[in-house]
Amino acid sequence: MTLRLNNVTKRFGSHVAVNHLSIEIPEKQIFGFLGANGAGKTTTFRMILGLLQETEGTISWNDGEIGYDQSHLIGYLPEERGLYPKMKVRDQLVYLAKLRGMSKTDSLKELDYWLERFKVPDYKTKKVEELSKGNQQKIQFISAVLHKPKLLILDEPFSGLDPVNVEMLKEAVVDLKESGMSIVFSSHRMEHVEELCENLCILHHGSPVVHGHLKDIKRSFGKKNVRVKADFDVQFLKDIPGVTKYKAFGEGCELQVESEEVSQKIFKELNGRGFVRTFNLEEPSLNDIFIEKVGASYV
Ligand SMILES: Nc1ncnc2c1ncn2[C@@H]1O[C@H](COP(=O)(O)OP(=O)(O)OP(=O)(O)O)[C@@H](O)[C@H]1O
Repeated sequence: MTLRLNNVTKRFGSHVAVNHLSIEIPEKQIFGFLGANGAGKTTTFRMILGLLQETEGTISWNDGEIGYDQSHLIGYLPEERGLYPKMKVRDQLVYLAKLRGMSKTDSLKELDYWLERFKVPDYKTKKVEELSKGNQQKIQFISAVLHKPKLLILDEPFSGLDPVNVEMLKEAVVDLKESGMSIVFSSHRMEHVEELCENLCILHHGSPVVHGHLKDIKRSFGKKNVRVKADFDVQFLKDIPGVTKYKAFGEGCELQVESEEVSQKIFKELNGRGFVRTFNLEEPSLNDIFIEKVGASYV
Protein backbone atom coordinates (compact mmCIF):
# COMPACT_ATOMS: atom_id res chain seq x y z
CA MET A 1 0.00 0.00 0.00
CA THR A 2 1.59 3.25 -1.10
CA LEU A 3 0.40 6.75 -0.26
CA ARG A 4 1.00 9.16 -3.14
CA LEU A 5 0.67 12.92 -3.17
CA ASN A 6 0.95 14.20 -6.70
CA ASN A 7 1.56 17.91 -7.18
CA VAL A 8 -0.75 18.83 -4.32
CA THR A 9 -1.54 22.49 -3.67
CA LYS A 10 -3.84 23.94 -1.02
CA ARG A 11 -4.92 27.57 -1.03
CA PHE A 12 -6.95 29.37 1.61
CA GLY A 13 -8.16 32.38 -0.36
CA SER A 14 -5.01 33.95 -1.73
CA HIS A 15 -2.79 32.25 0.87
CA VAL A 16 -0.89 29.22 -0.42
CA ALA A 17 -0.55 26.80 2.51
CA VAL A 18 0.86 23.87 0.48
CA ASN A 19 2.53 24.41 -2.85
CA HIS A 20 3.06 21.66 -5.47
CA LEU A 21 3.92 18.88 -3.07
CA SER A 22 4.71 15.41 -4.44
CA ILE A 23 5.67 12.61 -2.08
CA GLU A 24 5.39 8.82 -1.91
CA ILE A 25 5.18 6.74 1.24
CA PRO A 26 5.29 2.99 0.68
CA GLU A 27 4.39 0.43 3.32
CA LYS A 28 6.99 -0.43 5.95
CA GLN A 29 8.30 3.08 5.89
CA ILE A 30 8.42 6.00 8.29
CA PHE A 31 8.38 9.30 6.42
CA GLY A 32 9.45 12.48 8.21
CA PHE A 33 7.68 15.73 7.61
CA LEU A 34 9.53 18.83 8.76
CA GLY A 35 8.91 22.52 8.60
CA ALA A 36 8.72 25.65 10.69
CA ASN A 37 5.45 26.66 12.35
CA GLY A 38 2.90 27.36 9.67
CA ALA A 39 4.87 25.54 6.94
CA GLY A 40 1.86 23.44 5.92
CA LYS A 41 2.33 20.09 7.68
CA THR A 42 -1.04 19.84 9.42
CA THR A 43 -2.82 21.11 6.31
CA THR A 44 -1.18 18.27 4.35
CA PHE A 45 -2.28 15.72 6.95
CA ARG A 46 -5.84 17.04 6.81
CA MET A 47 -5.88 16.64 3.05
CA ILE A 48 -4.61 13.07 3.32
CA LEU A 49 -7.39 12.36 5.83
CA GLY A 50 -10.01 13.89 3.56
CA LEU A 51 -10.84 16.60 6.11
CA LEU A 52 -9.72 19.27 3.63
CA GLN A 53 -10.02 19.19 -0.13
CA GLU A 54 -6.84 19.85 -2.10
CA THR A 55 -7.09 22.85 -4.46
CA GLU A 56 -4.94 21.14 -7.08
CA GLY A 57 -3.25 17.78 -7.49
CA THR A 58 -4.24 14.32 -6.34
CA ILE A 59 -3.82 12.14 -3.28
CA SER A 60 -4.12 8.40 -3.73
CA TRP A 61 -3.53 5.30 -1.76
CA ASN A 62 -2.62 2.15 -3.56
CA ASP A 63 -3.75 3.97 -6.70
CA GLY A 64 -7.29 4.47 -5.34
CA GLU A 65 -8.90 7.47 -3.70
CA ILE A 66 -8.19 8.07 -0.07
CA GLY A 67 -10.63 9.80 2.20
CA TYR A 68 -12.71 10.02 5.29
CA ASP A 69 -14.76 6.90 4.50
CA GLN A 70 -11.59 4.84 4.83
CA SER A 71 -11.03 5.89 8.42
CA HIS A 72 -10.80 2.23 9.48
CA LEU A 73 -7.58 2.00 7.47
CA ILE A 74 -6.09 5.22 8.84
CA GLY A 75 -4.81 6.09 12.29
CA TYR A 76 -4.36 9.76 13.21
CA LEU A 77 -2.72 11.40 16.18
CA PRO A 78 -3.74 15.05 15.81
CA GLU A 79 -1.59 17.89 17.06
CA GLU A 80 -4.41 19.22 19.19
CA ARG A 81 -5.19 16.11 21.20
CA GLY A 82 -8.89 15.37 21.40
CA LEU A 83 -10.00 12.78 23.92
CA TYR A 84 -13.17 13.19 26.00
CA PRO A 85 -11.90 14.18 29.47
CA LYS A 86 -14.85 12.77 31.44
CA MET A 87 -14.94 9.38 29.75
CA LYS A 88 -13.05 6.34 31.01
CA VAL A 89 -10.07 5.25 28.92
CA ARG A 90 -11.52 1.79 28.19
CA ASP A 91 -15.01 3.02 27.22
CA GLN A 92 -13.59 5.75 25.02
CA LEU A 93 -11.06 3.63 23.15
CA VAL A 94 -13.44 0.72 22.62
CA TYR A 95 -16.02 3.19 21.29
CA LEU A 96 -13.53 4.80 18.88
CA ALA A 97 -12.33 1.38 17.69
CA LYS A 98 -15.95 0.34 17.10
CA LEU A 99 -16.46 3.38 14.87
CA ARG A 100 -13.52 2.05 12.87
CA GLY A 101 -15.08 -1.37 12.50
CA MET A 102 -13.42 -3.32 15.31
CA SER A 103 -15.30 -5.73 17.59
CA LYS A 104 -15.42 -5.10 21.34
CA THR A 105 -13.54 -8.35 22.12
CA ASP A 106 -10.74 -7.50 19.69
CA SER A 107 -10.43 -3.91 20.83
CA LEU A 108 -10.27 -4.92 24.52
CA LYS A 109 -7.54 -7.43 23.72
CA GLU A 110 -5.53 -4.83 21.82
CA LEU A 111 -6.12 -2.25 24.54
CA ASP A 112 -4.73 -4.61 27.19
CA TYR A 113 -1.69 -5.23 25.03
CA TRP A 114 -0.94 -1.51 24.58
CA LEU A 115 -1.63 -0.50 28.18
CA GLU A 116 0.75 -3.25 29.35
CA ARG A 117 3.33 -2.25 26.78
CA PHE A 118 3.18 1.39 27.87
CA LYS A 119 3.33 0.27 31.52
CA VAL A 120 -0.04 1.82 32.44
CA PRO A 121 -2.43 -1.15 32.80
CA ASP A 122 -4.33 0.48 35.68
CA TYR A 123 -5.36 3.46 33.53
CA LYS A 124 -7.99 1.34 31.84
CA THR A 125 -10.74 2.34 34.22
CA LYS A 126 -9.56 5.91 34.85
CA LYS A 127 -11.13 8.99 33.36
CA VAL A 128 -8.89 10.76 30.84
CA GLU A 129 -8.90 13.97 32.91
CA GLU A 130 -7.34 12.07 35.83
CA LEU A 131 -4.18 11.39 33.79
CA SER A 132 -1.18 13.65 33.32
CA LYS A 133 -0.75 15.33 29.91
CA GLY A 134 2.04 12.95 28.86
CA ASN A 135 -0.01 9.92 29.86
CA GLN A 136 -3.05 11.29 28.03
CA GLN A 137 -0.83 11.43 24.99
CA LYS A 138 0.07 7.77 25.34
CA ILE A 139 -3.65 6.97 25.46
CA GLN A 140 -4.24 9.13 22.39
CA PHE A 141 -1.46 7.26 20.60
CA ILE A 142 -3.14 3.97 21.51
CA SER A 143 -6.43 5.28 20.12
CA ALA A 144 -4.64 6.01 16.80
CA VAL A 145 -3.26 2.46 16.48
CA LEU A 146 -5.77 0.25 18.31
CA HIS A 147 -7.74 -0.64 15.16
CA LYS A 148 -4.52 -1.68 13.36
CA PRO A 149 -4.61 0.88 10.54
CA LYS A 150 -2.52 0.50 7.39
CA LEU A 151 -1.56 4.16 7.34
CA LEU A 152 -0.58 6.03 10.49
CA ILE A 153 -0.32 9.83 10.64
CA LEU A 154 1.39 11.26 13.70
CA ASP A 155 1.41 15.03 14.19
CA GLU A 156 4.19 15.86 16.69
CA PRO A 157 3.88 12.51 18.53
CA PHE A 158 6.73 13.13 20.95
CA SER A 159 5.97 16.67 22.06
CA GLY A 160 5.46 17.00 25.80
CA LEU A 161 6.74 13.51 26.64
CA ASP A 162 9.57 12.77 29.06
CA PRO A 163 12.67 10.98 27.64
CA VAL A 164 11.56 7.54 28.89
CA ASN A 165 8.18 7.87 27.23
CA VAL A 166 9.75 9.25 24.04
CA GLU A 167 11.84 6.06 23.81
CA MET A 168 8.82 3.89 24.52
CA LEU A 169 6.80 5.56 21.78
CA LYS A 170 9.70 5.47 19.33
CA GLU A 171 10.08 1.72 19.82
CA ALA A 172 6.36 1.28 19.24
CA VAL A 173 6.52 3.33 16.03
CA VAL A 174 9.43 1.23 14.72
CA ASP A 175 7.60 -2.03 15.55
CA LEU A 176 4.47 -0.80 13.77
CA LYS A 177 6.57 0.02 10.73
CA GLU A 178 8.10 -3.47 10.82
CA SER A 179 4.59 -4.92 10.92
CA GLY A 180 3.96 -3.28 7.54
CA MET A 181 2.38 0.09 8.33
CA SER A 182 3.06 3.24 6.30
CA ILE A 183 3.82 5.95 8.81
CA VAL A 184 4.14 9.67 8.30
CA PHE A 185 5.07 11.93 11.15
CA SER A 186 5.86 15.56 11.73
CA SER A 187 8.33 16.87 14.24
CA HIS A 188 10.32 19.94 15.14
CA ARG A 189 12.97 17.71 16.66
CA MET A 190 15.52 16.86 13.97
CA GLU A 191 17.16 14.09 15.96
CA HIS A 192 13.90 12.15 16.11
CA VAL A 193 13.50 12.36 12.37
CA GLU A 194 17.13 11.47 11.81
CA GLU A 195 16.76 8.40 14.00
CA LEU A 196 13.48 7.10 12.62
CA CYS A 197 13.15 8.11 8.98
CA GLU A 198 14.84 6.99 5.82
CA ASN A 199 12.94 9.50 3.73
CA LEU A 200 11.80 12.98 4.56
CA CYS A 201 10.57 16.29 3.27
CA ILE A 202 11.21 19.78 4.59
CA LEU A 203 8.43 22.26 3.84
CA HIS A 204 9.13 25.97 3.75
CA HIS A 205 6.14 28.29 3.34
CA GLY A 206 4.26 25.33 1.87
CA SER A 207 6.91 24.35 -0.69
CA PRO A 208 9.13 21.28 -0.42
CA VAL A 209 12.69 22.65 -0.22
CA VAL A 210 14.36 19.34 0.64
CA HIS A 211 12.97 15.94 -0.28
CA GLY A 212 14.39 12.46 -0.54
CA HIS A 213 16.43 9.80 1.16
CA LEU A 214 18.21 11.03 4.30
CA LYS A 215 21.58 9.66 3.16
CA ASP A 216 21.27 11.25 -0.30
CA ILE A 217 20.19 14.55 1.24
CA LYS A 218 23.26 14.55 3.47
CA ARG A 219 25.56 13.59 0.63
CA SER A 220 24.20 16.23 -1.73
CA PHE A 221 24.45 18.91 0.96
CA GLY A 222 28.20 18.70 0.39
CA LYS A 223 29.35 20.49 3.48
CA LYS A 224 30.73 18.46 6.33
CA ASN A 225 31.55 19.02 9.96
CA VAL A 226 34.96 18.64 11.54
CA ARG A 227 35.47 18.40 15.28
CA VAL A 228 38.91 19.03 16.70
CA LYS A 229 40.22 18.80 20.27
CA ALA A 230 43.85 19.65 20.87
CA ASP A 231 46.31 20.66 23.55
CA PHE A 232 47.13 23.86 21.68
CA ASP A 233 45.25 26.85 20.32
CA VAL A 234 43.33 25.86 17.16
CA GLN A 235 41.86 29.27 16.33
CA PHE A 236 44.05 29.56 13.24
CA LEU A 237 41.83 26.92 11.58
CA LYS A 238 39.07 29.46 10.97
CA ASP A 239 41.25 31.25 8.40
CA ILE A 240 41.80 28.17 6.23
CA PRO A 241 40.05 28.66 2.88
CA GLY A 242 36.95 26.46 2.60
CA VAL A 243 36.05 26.72 6.30
CA THR A 244 32.53 28.13 6.28
CA LYS A 245 31.79 28.12 10.02
CA TYR A 246 33.88 28.07 13.15
CA LYS A 247 32.65 27.49 16.68
CA ALA A 248 35.05 27.30 19.64
CA PHE A 249 34.32 25.02 22.56
CA GLY A 250 36.28 23.86 25.64
CA GLU A 251 39.54 22.44 24.35
CA GLY A 252 38.77 22.63 20.67
CA CYS A 253 36.40 23.70 17.94
CA GLU A 254 33.69 22.61 15.51
CA LEU A 255 34.09 23.61 11.91
CA GLN A 256 31.89 23.42 8.87
CA VAL A 257 33.92 22.80 5.73
CA GLU A 258 33.05 22.93 2.05
CA SER A 259 34.50 19.54 1.16
CA GLU A 260 36.48 16.54 2.31
CA GLU A 261 39.60 18.07 0.72
CA VAL A 262 39.37 21.02 3.12
CA SER A 263 39.23 18.63 6.06
CA GLN A 264 42.38 16.90 4.77
CA LYS A 265 44.09 20.29 4.64
CA ILE A 266 43.04 20.95 8.24
CA PHE A 267 44.43 17.56 9.23
CA LYS A 268 47.79 18.41 7.65
CA GLU A 269 47.87 21.87 9.25
CA LEU A 270 47.40 20.34 12.70
CA ASN A 271 50.33 18.03 12.18
CA GLY A 272 53.47 18.89 14.16
CA ARG A 273 51.83 21.60 16.32
CA GLY A 274 51.18 19.46 19.38
CA PHE A 275 48.95 16.69 20.68
CA VAL A 276 45.62 16.27 18.84
CA ARG A 277 43.11 14.46 21.04
CA THR A 278 40.21 14.29 18.60
CA PHE A 279 39.84 14.70 14.87
CA ASN A 280 36.41 13.74 13.55
CA LEU A 281 34.94 14.24 10.11
CA GLU A 282 31.16 13.98 10.27
CA GLU A 283 28.21 14.15 7.91
CA PRO A 284 26.15 17.33 8.37
CA SER A 285 23.30 16.89 10.83
CA LEU A 286 19.73 17.30 9.70
CA ASN A 287 19.67 20.32 11.96
CA ASP A 288 22.48 21.95 9.88
CA ILE A 289 20.56 21.21 6.69
CA PHE A 290 17.28 22.49 8.11
CA ILE A 291 18.84 25.74 9.31
CA GLU A 292 20.51 26.35 5.97
CA LYS A 293 17.36 25.65 3.96
CA VAL A 294 14.76 27.23 6.19
CA GLY A 295 17.13 29.66 7.84
CA ALA A 296 16.37 32.69 9.89
CA SER A 297 12.64 32.35 9.38
CA TYR A 298 12.59 29.23 11.54
CA VAL A 299 11.11 30.16 14.91
N1 LIG B 1 -8.54 26.73 7.81
C1 LIG B 1 -7.61 27.63 7.48
N2 LIG B 1 -7.93 28.82 6.95
C2 LIG B 1 -6.98 29.72 6.59
N3 LIG B 1 -5.66 29.52 6.71
C3 LIG B 1 -5.28 28.35 7.24
C4 LIG B 1 -6.22 27.33 7.66
N4 LIG B 1 -5.52 26.26 8.12
C5 LIG B 1 -4.21 26.60 8.02
N5 LIG B 1 -4.07 27.84 7.49
C6 LIG B 1 -2.78 28.52 7.21
O1 LIG B 1 -2.00 27.64 6.41
C7 LIG B 1 -0.63 27.69 6.80
C8 LIG B 1 -0.14 26.30 7.16
O2 LIG B 1 -0.67 25.91 8.41
P1 LIG B 1 -0.41 24.47 9.07
O3 LIG B 1 -1.27 24.38 10.29
O4 LIG B 1 -0.59 23.45 8.02
O5 LIG B 1 1.14 24.56 9.48
P2 LIG B 1 2.04 23.54 10.29
O6 LIG B 1 3.24 23.29 9.45
O7 LIG B 1 1.25 22.36 10.72
O8 LIG B 1 2.47 24.42 11.56
P3 LIG B 1 2.80 24.03 13.09
O9 LIG B 1 4.19 23.47 13.10
O10 LIG B 1 2.73 25.34 13.78
O11 LIG B 1 1.75 23.06 13.55
C9 LIG B 1 -0.55 28.70 7.94
O12 LIG B 1 -0.16 29.96 7.40
C10 LIG B 1 -1.96 28.75 8.47
O13 LIG B 1 -2.25 30.01 9.02
